[in-house]
Amino acid sequence: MLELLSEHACFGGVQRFYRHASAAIGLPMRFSVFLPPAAADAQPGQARPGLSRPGQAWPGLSRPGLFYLAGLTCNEETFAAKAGAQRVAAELGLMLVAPDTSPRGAAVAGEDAAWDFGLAAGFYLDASEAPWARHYRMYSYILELRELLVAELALDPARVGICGHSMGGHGALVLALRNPTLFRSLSALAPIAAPSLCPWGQKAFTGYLGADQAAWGRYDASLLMAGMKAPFPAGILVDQGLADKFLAEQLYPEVFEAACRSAGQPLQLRRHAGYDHGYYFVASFIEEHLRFHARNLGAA
Ligand SMILES: N[C@@H](CCC(=O)N[C@@H](CSC=O)C(=O)NCC(=O)O)C(=O)O
Repeated sequence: MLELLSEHACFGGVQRFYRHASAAIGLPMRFSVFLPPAAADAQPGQARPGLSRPGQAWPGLSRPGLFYLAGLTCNEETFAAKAGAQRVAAELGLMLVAPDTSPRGAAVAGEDAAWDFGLAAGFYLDASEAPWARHYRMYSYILELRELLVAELALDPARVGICGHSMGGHGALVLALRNPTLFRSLSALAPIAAPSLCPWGQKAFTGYLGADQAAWGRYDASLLMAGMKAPFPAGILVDQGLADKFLAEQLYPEVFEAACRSAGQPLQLRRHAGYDHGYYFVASFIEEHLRFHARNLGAA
C-alpha cells in the first residue's frame, strides 16, 4: 500500500513522494518517483483495462524506469531536488525512482552518531551484525521496491536501469552486477568503487557485516567484477570528477577499471577535470546517464 505524501507537476509529468510499509526493512520507508508525461496519471493499485487484478502489467502503460541511489547524508528528496533530471526524463519517457538511503526509526543506539555510518548511510547491504541486522537491509529493500513499482506504478520489469552517486554508486554497481536480469542498464557517478579498500567501506562493512572480510566480497563492486563469469551485457558508464576531495582516499575508480579490464567488461570511465564530488557534478552529467540508460532500455 502506497501513501502519497505530496505531488508536484513537473515538465508535463509529476514528481511524487510516497511512504509505504517495507517488509524487507520492517519499518515505513519513503521514496520519490518522477512519472513522465505519458505515465503521469498512473495511480497505485489502479486496475488496468481488461485485467483481473490491480497492478498487473499492461504493455500499453508499462514504462521503463531508472533507479537512482543517493549517497551519504542524502534522502529520497536529494536527487529530485538537486540533480535536475526531470526535464530529460520527461523527454525520454523514463520513470525516475529515488529511495531513501537507510531505514528511519530503527532506534539503534548510536545510529545518528556519525554521518558515514547508520542513518543515511545504509550502504545498500543487508547487515548481518547485531544490532543492525534487524532493519538495516537496504540491499533487499531496493529489490522489494522494484517489485512494488512494477506492481503499483506500471514500471516495466524488463526495462529497469540503475544509477547512483558515491555510496549510491557503490549500491548501483553491486545491485546490477549481482542481478543483471533485474537491472539491465548500469551507471554510476563518483562511486565508492572498491569499498573493502577505503575508510568509508571498511567502517561500514565492519559494522554491518563483521570483521571477517570473507563476507565483504558480495558487496564490493571491484571484487564482484573480478569474479564475473560474463560481462554486464549493456556495458557500464562511470563519471568521476578530478577535483573530488574524496577521490584518492575513498573512491578507487582505478581499481574497478582494472577489474573490468581483467574481466573483459566494457566500461566507459570518464574523468572530468575541475569537477568535485557534489550535486553540481551530478547535475552536469546526469543527462548523459539518462540518455545512456534510455538507449540501453529501448526507451522513448
Ligand atoms: N558531511 C560530509 C559530506 C557529505 C557528502 O558529501 N555527501 C555526499 C555523498 S558522499 C558519499 O556517499 C552527498 O551527496 N551529499 C549531498 C549533497 O547535497 O551534496 C562532509 O562533511 O564532508
